[in-house]
Amino acid sequence: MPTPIVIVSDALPGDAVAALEAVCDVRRVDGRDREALLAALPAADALIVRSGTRVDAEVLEHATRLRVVARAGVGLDNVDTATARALGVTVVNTPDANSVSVAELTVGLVVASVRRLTRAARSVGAGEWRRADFAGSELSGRVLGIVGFGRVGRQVARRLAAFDMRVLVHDPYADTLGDDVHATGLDDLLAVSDVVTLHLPRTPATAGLIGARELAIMKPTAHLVNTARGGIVDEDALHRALTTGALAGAALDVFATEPPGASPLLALENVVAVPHLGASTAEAQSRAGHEAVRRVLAELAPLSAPAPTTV
Ligand SMILES: NC(=O)c1ccc[n+]([C@@H]2O[C@H](COP(=O)([O-])OP(=O)(O)OC[C@H]3O[C@@H](n4cnc5c(N)ncnc54)[C@H](O)[C@@H]3O)[C@@H](O)[C@H]2O)c1
Ligand SMILES: O=C(O)CC[C@@H](O)C(=O)O
Repeated sequence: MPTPIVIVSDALPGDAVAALEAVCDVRRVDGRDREALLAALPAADALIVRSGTRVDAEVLEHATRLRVVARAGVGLDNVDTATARALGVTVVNTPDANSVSVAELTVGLVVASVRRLTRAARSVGAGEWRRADFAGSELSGRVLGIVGFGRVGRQVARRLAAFDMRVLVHDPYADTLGDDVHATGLDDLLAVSDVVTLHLPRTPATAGLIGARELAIMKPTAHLVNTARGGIVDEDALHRALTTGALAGAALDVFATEPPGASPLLALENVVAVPHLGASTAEAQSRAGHEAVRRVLAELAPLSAPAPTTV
């Protein structure tokens, strides 16, 4: 019986790959090297990716033996799930693996934005001591608006409630909310929140959800945090809001295009930008890697099971 071939095209923890290597022929390819990826795919029974590999129709059509694509992480916006379905390829992800890590980064970005931490740190690094220039505001007693109340949004609510923030939520699909969390429409949330944080998927329906109109509704003293996906926020409109005093600050883990190149947002004093680090903890990567491997092996099991005996 042939050993299943698994392509790993983004970084996975070594022990998760070792577990896979014990039973599969594992081939590592750089998912950003399109040519190498397309060349490796015809032999593949499974493909494991993070966010760095674009699994579009061309990729799926090259992978004529493919049974499963595993996304070690949550967002499936880099996988063409409709084409996969049409070709009979199963798509799996690891939805619980990184929620805590993303929530913790979100708290860090909220604090960094309202207390101007990155600007202050850069200034001290440059030999300055400008205490008066970096006054911020407390979170206690302020309103936190969470857009998208799934796994990450709920973890963020718990953590920022402990800062004594009042938590508002907008999520048209969430059925239970919990104590001390109040549901509201998007415009109402934007109008009253001191910090708005996004925790919804990027889909055709949510692309550009936070545009010029929505930013204009926000308080000029408010901060916007995005650890969900680039493209949910209109970056040109955000740049205008931040440079005209319509919005106090933004903290961004994700960008419409990654890496964001020479995005003018990166040069702004009132922007805290990090390179898609939400899931980049040892714990989240270990959970996501092992869960992705477990799910791939479950999908491939029929390939390596002994042939049924006939009587
Ligand atoms: N920065 C990172 O590294 C990182 C890591 C994990 C997840 N993410 C992103 O965060 C997103 C959220 O992750 P999650 O695990 O909480 O997902 P989830 O599926 O548990 O929750 C998403 C929530 O968004 C809600 N939603 C959908 N459309 C909405 C809309 N138009 N308005 C308001 N709410 C809406 C859904 O009802 C759901 O409750 C993911 O889709 C992913 O893109 C980023
Ligand atoms: O691959 C990553 O580290 C990012 C993962 C994250 O964006 C996700 O959707 O799970």
